Amino acid sequence: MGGGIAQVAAQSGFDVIVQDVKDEFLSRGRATIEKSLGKLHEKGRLTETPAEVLGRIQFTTELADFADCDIVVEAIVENEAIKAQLFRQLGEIVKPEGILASNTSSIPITSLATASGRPERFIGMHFMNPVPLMQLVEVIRGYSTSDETAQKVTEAARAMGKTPVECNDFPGFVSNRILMPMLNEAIQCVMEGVAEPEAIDQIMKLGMNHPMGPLTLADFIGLDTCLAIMEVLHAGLGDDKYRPSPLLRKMVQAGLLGRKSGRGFYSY
Ligand SMILES: CC(=O)CC(=O)SCCNC(=O)CCNC(=O)[C@H](O)C(C)(C)COP(=O)(O)OP(=O)(O)OC[C@H]1O[C@@H](n2cnc3c(N)ncnc32)[C@H](O)[C@@H]1OP(=O)(O)O
Ligand SMILES: NC(=O)C1=CN([C@@H]2O[C@H](COP(=O)(O)OP(=O)(O)OC[C@H]3O[C@@H](n4cnc5c(N)ncnc54)[C@H](OP(=O)(O)O)[C@@H]3O)[C@@H](O)[C@H]2O)C=CC1
Repeated sequence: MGGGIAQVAAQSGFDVIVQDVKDEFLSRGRATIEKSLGKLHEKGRLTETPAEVLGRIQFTTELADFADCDIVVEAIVENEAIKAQLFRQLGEIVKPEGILASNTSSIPITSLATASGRPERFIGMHFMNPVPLMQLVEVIRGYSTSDETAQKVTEAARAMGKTPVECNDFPGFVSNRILMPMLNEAIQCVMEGVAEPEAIDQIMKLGMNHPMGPLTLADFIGLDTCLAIMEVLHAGLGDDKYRPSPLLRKMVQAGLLGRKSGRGFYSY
């Protein structure tokens, strides 16, 4: 997700800094961006060359390089404690007028905003996967997010060629409050032997005109991320209808994370 967000920002003319914890992860991210830019260029969907777009992206392992950024978008692992720790650091490092945004799928924006120490200039900026192809940015205001912050982030999303839509800070926001229980139910159907994964996906693709079946989509998102989102819905809304499927939990325990680990409901 981080690579996709960086790519789309650079394609739109922004100067971008990408930070990750190790050089090898940065190289992997850069290769993904290069591949995506190559495809878009082949199809005539880039006005510049991939090299020109890449030239606007600086890769670093140093958080301190964010000091002078106007907007920082976080896209690390879907874990509240790890994100809060990062935002405590960013709150110290980034210039006071800079906006901090999270691409979290479900974690309370208000809680991360408190950790950052600048809740007025904190917001959810939730891109969809795959970022270069998807239109939506879900913009989530925390309890103290200022109008000015919401306006600047909305403008930035538009400048990135996306359509921002605002919602309030409730578990899973709108997108994953509605999407994830459907994916979880598809996994429950596999566990109960209602149908084979291929049949479940075909039924939802052909019957509901979904571009991907729910199990293909869960593999694409990452089963660990799907489980983390279901846990937030279950804990935050307190209703057992959001209980993660035991099969989802077991697959994550087994290291079957979907496309990113090479195996989930399908092999890649
Ligand atoms: C979990 C969360 O918090 C929130 C989320 O993001 S939930 C997930 C939301 N996303 C979705 O639901 C995605 C559902 N899927 C889709 O909409 C579509 O399958 C899709 C947009 C991904 C692809 O659509 P499509 O055009 O019908 O499929 P497809 O023909 O396979 O792909 C089109 C092309 O785009 C390319 N493409 C895929 N990803 C790309 C990327 N990142 N960059 C550039 N090109 C890309 C494909 O390689 C393919 O190229 P070719 O035609 O040369 O093979
Ligand atoms: N997957 C999806 O479809 C979507 C995901 N999101 C959200 O975006 C965020 C990222 O998701 P996604 O890209 O799928 O996740 P991944 O697990 O694929 O990537 C997370 C990245 O964060 C890195 N990371 C892990 N811990 C730290 C840390 N302490 N400091 C800095 N970097 C760290 C990971 O490194 P390493 O390589 O070591 O794991 C990896 O590069 C999550 O909040 C997720 O919920 C939002 C929309 C869609």
